[in-house]
Amino acid sequence: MANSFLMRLFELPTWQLTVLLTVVLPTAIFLCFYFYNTPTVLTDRRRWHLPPGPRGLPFFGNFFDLAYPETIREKCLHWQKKYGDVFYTKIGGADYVWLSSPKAVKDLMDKKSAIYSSRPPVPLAGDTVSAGRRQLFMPYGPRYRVVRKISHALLNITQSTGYRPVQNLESKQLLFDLLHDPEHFYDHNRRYSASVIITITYGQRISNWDNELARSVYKVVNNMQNYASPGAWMVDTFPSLQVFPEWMFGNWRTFGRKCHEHDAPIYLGLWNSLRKEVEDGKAKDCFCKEFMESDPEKLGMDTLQCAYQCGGLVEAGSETTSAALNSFLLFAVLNPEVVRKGQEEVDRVVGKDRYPSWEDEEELPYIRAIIKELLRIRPANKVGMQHCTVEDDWYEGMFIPKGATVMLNWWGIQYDENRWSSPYDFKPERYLGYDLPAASYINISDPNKRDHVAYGAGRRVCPGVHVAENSLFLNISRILWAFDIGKKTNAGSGARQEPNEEMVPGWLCIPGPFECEITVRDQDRMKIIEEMWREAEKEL
Ligand code: HEM
Repeated sequence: MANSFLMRLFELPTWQLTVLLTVVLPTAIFLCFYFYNTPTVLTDRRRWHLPPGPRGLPFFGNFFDLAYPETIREKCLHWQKKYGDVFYTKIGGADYVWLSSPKAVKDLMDKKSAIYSSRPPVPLAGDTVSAGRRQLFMPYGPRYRVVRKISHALLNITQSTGYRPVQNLESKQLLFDLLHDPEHFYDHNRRYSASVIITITYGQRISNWDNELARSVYKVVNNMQNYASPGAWMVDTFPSLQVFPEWMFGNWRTFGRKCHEHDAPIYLGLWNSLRKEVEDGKAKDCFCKEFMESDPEKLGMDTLQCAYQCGGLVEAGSETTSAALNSFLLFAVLNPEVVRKGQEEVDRVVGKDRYPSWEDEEELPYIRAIIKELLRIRPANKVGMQHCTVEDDWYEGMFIPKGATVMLNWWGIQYDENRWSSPYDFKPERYLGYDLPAASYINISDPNKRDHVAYGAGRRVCPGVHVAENSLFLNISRILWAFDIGKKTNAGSGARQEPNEEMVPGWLCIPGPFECEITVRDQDRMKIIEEMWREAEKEL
């Protein structure tokens, strides 16, 4: 029978056969594939109760709305206004539920963290680029719990207090570098951030930005810019597509392997050279040495996993911190009033004869407010944070399916006009009275009292929050104590130049290159900076 069908098929006129093979057959395969992989109201009636949201295109859903990271935040704000605090979009076959109020985040990501703490499957970002070893993309499960425990052991509040001398030292170099080479402020902030986290993990200082290791770590993060955003790669949006030949979807596997081949040797190189130093008895005391000696194999971790565990912490702690410090300088240039008020506070509390230190933090509410405002106006990425459900759930009459990507929509939450007046303006004053550290607001019982959600939520919340906040406080208070920050003066015309406010294209919120003028406030402060760095250098 099959034979006679095939014979009849080949008896068709050529044009009919061509249409059949090039149009009808692929369309039929695509439809079968789509309906097999994508639940609809026909297969699951609970889907009538999905949260409200914009109608997307057939098959693609809202893919084209969300494929470009630069415009997602405006779209999300618009949809939040139109559809409310919990809304739904679809990208290809994947469900996306956007949590756009602190209450929804508390109710779901915090209170139901057992269900809401996974990550969506990402064949490119997670399986190929990261070989399934990167904590940030790991689905929730036994392996994730092991790596999370290790990062917590490194970064918990008690351990983080112990890293203050490292931050203090690096901050002194930062001031010295800004004093003598203010034009390269962008790289000085990057050096500071990389040096702190590489010292903590591997016991290696980065004394100069012209350092291969630091640059390669930043290159790893820059690669991430090109693949981590939802919609960036079709296969991460619609993971079942991985069964098709990769050329149909931008040669994603080849691209992913290239990224892995770039990243893995850096992390393995760090890990293996530490192993050699440990064997030779020459390794400095550091977290990774302790971790290596604790016999991670018994936790089921192979060498690549160990290397990614430590390297992943380095990457997570570098660009996030330096982007925040560089954003601070950008907003300082744009808001001279903020600089003036910050300097006034630091001068009143600290005076001009010494530089700020940890002990001053409680007395510097305006500086603390600047940090919160910075993370409100520029959270870590342009999209929001992706969690994923591991069970079906219901929330206020709405159905949230298992496997849905649940977005912490920080643009919606932190730019909500009902809560933050003039949300596009940089106004630290709005945070006066928010006296707790960000880590304490993460656990606050009344969600509407939370300062911001820039460190994430639930069991995935940023484990580096204490280290990050310590870095931001120390450096921002010291920079304001030491320097005036203003627009660059054009050498020819003498006119003040507006700084570039654009962000680097891609997933993360990294300020693009911009110019500013950083000048020491007076000779006395200059002497103090010189002196403190001379003293610090003796300790090295
Ligand atoms: C201003 C600086 C920082 C910001 C704004 C920030 C923000 C975030 C956010 C939003 C997440 C995802 C949370 C979620 O999924 O709900 C995250 C994850 C993470 N952060 Fe940070 N972070 C910063 C600095 C750091 C530092 C300094 C470290 C380490 C020293 C670090 C280590 C990590 C790690 C390991 C993860 C992955 C957590 C997981 O998936 O289990 N971060 N961070």
